[in-house]
Amino acid sequence: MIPLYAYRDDTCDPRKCTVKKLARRGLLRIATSIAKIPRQTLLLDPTAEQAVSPADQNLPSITALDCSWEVLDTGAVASWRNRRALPFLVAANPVNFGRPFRLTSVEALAATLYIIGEKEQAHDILAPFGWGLRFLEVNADPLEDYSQAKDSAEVVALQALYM
Ligand SMILES: C[S@@+](CC[C@H](N)C(=O)[O-])C[C@H]1O[C@@H](n2cnc3c(N)ncnc32)[C@H](O)[C@@H]1O
Repeated sequence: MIPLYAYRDDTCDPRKCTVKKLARRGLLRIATSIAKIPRQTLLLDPTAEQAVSPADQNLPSITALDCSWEVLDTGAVASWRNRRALPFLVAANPVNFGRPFRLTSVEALAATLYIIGEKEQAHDILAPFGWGLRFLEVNADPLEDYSQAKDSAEVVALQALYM
């Protein structure tokens, strides 16, 4: 099991917050400040240049930046070494269903787990959400392709097949 973290700044609706639900079930730890996030973590940042790929499988943990999309500001982590963006995948959550790239924190964490080969853990964190496993169904083909790639460049090349 890969340790999961989320930096949470309380800007998104707590009733719809996916990481709070994961934390309540002991599946993730919440950090209330950036300083509390382990520095070597794979940090999920949609503005990163490098894509998540199987080459990331030895990173010690995965962290989502759980805040409202309207206030997402990655300036404080811009110098972090292991920032990664996810390749083309579509959301299955009710707020952004069918929208590419704009995933909830649990979808982003599950996609990362799947791509680095932790498929069972990806399933386990999505299972508590009514719509969760649908994410793996609607993205089955790209997720499988990305999980077979060698590195970030190959993942980026593969996503062109789906865009
Ligand atoms: C902006 S927050 C929104 C959280 C949402 N309110 C929830 O409850 O899940 C979503 C976070 O998931 C991760 N994420 C989502 N889509 C991503 C993508 N395309 N690439 C990298 N990370 C992504 C990022 O850490 C991002 O900050």
